[in-house]
Amino acid sequence: MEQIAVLGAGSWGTALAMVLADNAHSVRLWGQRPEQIKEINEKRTNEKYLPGIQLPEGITGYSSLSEALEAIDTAVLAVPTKAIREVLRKVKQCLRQPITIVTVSKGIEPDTHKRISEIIEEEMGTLLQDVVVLSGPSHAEEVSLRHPTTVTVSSKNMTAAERVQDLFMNSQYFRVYTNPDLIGIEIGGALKNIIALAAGITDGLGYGDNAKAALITRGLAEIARLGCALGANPLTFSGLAGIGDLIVTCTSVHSRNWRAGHLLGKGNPLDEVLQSMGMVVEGVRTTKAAHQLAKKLNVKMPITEVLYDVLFNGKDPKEGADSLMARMKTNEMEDLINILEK
Ligand SMILES: NC(=O)C1=CN([C@@H]2O[C@H](COP(=O)(O)OP(=O)(O)OC[C@H]3O[C@@H](n4cnc5c(N)ncnc54)[C@H](OP(=O)(O)O)[C@@H]3O)[C@@H](O)[C@H]2O)C=CC1
Ligand SMILES: O=C(CO)COP(=O)(O)O
Repeated sequence: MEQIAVLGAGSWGTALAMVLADNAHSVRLWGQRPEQIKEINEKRTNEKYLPGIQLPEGITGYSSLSEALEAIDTAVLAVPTKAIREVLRKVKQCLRQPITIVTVSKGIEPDTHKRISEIIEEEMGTLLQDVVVLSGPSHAEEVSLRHPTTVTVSSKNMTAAERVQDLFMNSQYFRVYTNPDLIGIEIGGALKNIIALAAGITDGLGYGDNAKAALITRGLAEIARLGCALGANPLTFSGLAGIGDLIVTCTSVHSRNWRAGHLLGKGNPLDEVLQSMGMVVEGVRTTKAAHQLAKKLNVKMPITEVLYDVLFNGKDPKEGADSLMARMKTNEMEDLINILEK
């Protein structure tokens, strides 16, 4: 049994805290709002993020970050990507010893184009023992119901990844694999949110399963193109953090990215959609980063390009979908052949 801090008491941080508590670990769940922590400790609920769920006794809520981090070896970082640098700067001030950070957030930073593990390395410096990425098809709502779920962990140090695999592995409902392709795991998890937004839009426009299957398949092709240009192993995209997460996010009403896309497809403006969600929609920020990266690396990402115009340049979603269908004819396998020949 270990003492583990989970930083971020949103849907994913709370669901992962439940997995760790079910595995008999003692979990310190840190959140920035004292009234939410009071609810967690007194009512054993987190109604805003996981309505109707009873939290196990092994979770204790903390509103003091230094108390949550006192004498711990491992912290799970579960805040939206745009808050990561701010939270890590506070974490550093509280630490006296290097720790292992398990990152579960999905995104790429606009402008720097850094993956989350790279941001953590940069911010933490010598106070970082190891960084381990946990990713895969895993809606918090279903994990909190203890429905069967599979994820993958990766790290530059696979011994650290295996330790995190052991911490989270629960033979009843949470199965954890390892994969040494850190870049592929992070890129798959980040970019699937772009495609989920697009899938929500086509559903909002009233298109059917053919359009959805096309987006998932061609979305995977452009995720793999960018991932491979960044050094990922193409096989990773056929795994849990690739096609697995793409399927779960593009086809589930639990997905905030899909839901936001659905509202956009119905004609609602982006700012109103984001305000109405009440939870993070990572795909919007990641679309900006991927659009920049695709230009920089000269990688074709037609779905990302069109979504960028819909989100940031006022393009009509229906015109966006039409423009994807009107593209020049091409060979479906061209890019795969190029990748395999390299
Ligand atoms: N939900 C899911 O099913 C999954 C989510 N993820 C990823 O996990 C990450 C977190 O997502 P999720 O938990 O769903 O997001 P939510 O929107 O459900 O919760 C976000 C949490 O982060 C906190 N937070 C936001 N900004 C700050 C800040 N500046 N300082 C401290 N805390 C902050 C929020 O606090 P407050 O309530 O006070 O605003 C809240 O507790 C995302 O990158 C997401 O892509 C990955 C897999 C599954
Ligand atoms: O990453 C997720 C499932 O694996 C959650 O997706 P959303 O952020 O779209 O809800």
